[in-house]
Amino acid sequence: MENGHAKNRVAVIGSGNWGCVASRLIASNTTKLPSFYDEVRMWVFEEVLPTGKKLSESINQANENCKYLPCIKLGANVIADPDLENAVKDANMLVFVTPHQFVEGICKKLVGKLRLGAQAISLIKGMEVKTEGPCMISKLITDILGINCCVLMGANIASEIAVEKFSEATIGYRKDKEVAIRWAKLFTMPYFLVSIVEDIEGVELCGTLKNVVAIAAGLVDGLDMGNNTKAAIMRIGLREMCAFSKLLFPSVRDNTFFESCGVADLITTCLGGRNRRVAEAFARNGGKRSFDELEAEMLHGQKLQGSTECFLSEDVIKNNFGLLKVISVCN
Ligand SMILES: NC(=O)C1=CN([C@@H]2O[C@H](COP(=O)(O)OP(=O)(O)OC[C@H]3O[C@@H](n4cnc5c(N)ncnc54)[C@H](O)[C@@H]3O)[C@@H](O)[C@H]2O)C=CC1
Ligand SMILES: O=C(CO)COP(=O)(O)O
Repeated sequence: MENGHAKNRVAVIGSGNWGCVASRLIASNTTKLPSFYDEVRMWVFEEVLPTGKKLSESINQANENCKYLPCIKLGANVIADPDLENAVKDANMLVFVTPHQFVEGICKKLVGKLRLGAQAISLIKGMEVKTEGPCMISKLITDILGINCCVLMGANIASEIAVEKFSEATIGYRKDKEVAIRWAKLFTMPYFLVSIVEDIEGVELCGTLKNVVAIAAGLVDGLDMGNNTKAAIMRIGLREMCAFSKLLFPSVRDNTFFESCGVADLITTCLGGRNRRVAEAFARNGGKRSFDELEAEMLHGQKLQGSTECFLSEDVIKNNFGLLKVISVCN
């Protein structure tokens, strides 16, 4: 490990749109940083492509993911691996980047399979809504696997970072600043600037809750309500994100909402995110086509981020969060 003598080895768990771009960023850095092994193993949820070829084989042959990130080379040191256990077994730095719906199942498969002292970071924007209340994904990872987990969130539309357009990101950590710095080194590029903030809940809640606001922004677009209304939705949404975060975790800091993970991610997602796009289509169809149907038709295997939980959350509605209430009524 960096603070000992052995080198760090990274595995990425997930190979969707952001999973591939994150692997590409990391792989570029591991070849330059002496404290890391070059190879980045990327776990692939195996799928069979229309050609009959397996997705993992196709990625390794072409060095690109033709389904989730076509036309972008990942780096020769990225190895796609459909075997979850094998992908992680030698790694001491684990990057979780799957849609949130799959994390719990993945973690359960990894119990007892990780290297001693492994560290994790979650790039996943979402939460598990259980009957006993919401559970942040980083906590889920820590609870199931018994490992420390930081988070990385920000205004990070993956397709833009893939072509090296400038972005910023925020790492949220709890107590261990050295670990956060090591993660930041692994992701930072001249076109991808990473800051660290000791407010893991705040950072993760920003990345999660902005997805709800993006649905509202999409509904506004679909109803042709105009830019002023959309700006109002974003402003009110930000205020509600802040209030809701503090209700869940009073320790959440106001300043976190001014980092990339806060207002910047809210803006980019309300302008260019998938939730916005599908919600717009939902409204244009007068609510006659379900989110599930539109997701399957419009996202080609990508997943909507949090529509089900938001629409169903009675607690949220009872707590009188106006914007979230509006969305649930629209549904
Ligand atoms: N795409 C983006 O621009 C950004 C995404 N994120 C977040 O990153 C996380 C991952 O998103 P993406 O990489 O975009 O994924 P994605 O939505 O592009 O892809 C879906 C992925 O899920 C996999 N999958 C399908 N069924 C599965 C199953 N049963 N078990 C496990 N995996 C399965 C697919 O193979 C594919 O890799 C999400 O939380 C998202 O909010 C964060 C920042 C930017
Ligand atoms: O998280 C995001 C940008 O930061 C949202 O991107 P998508 O909605 O396309 O996944």
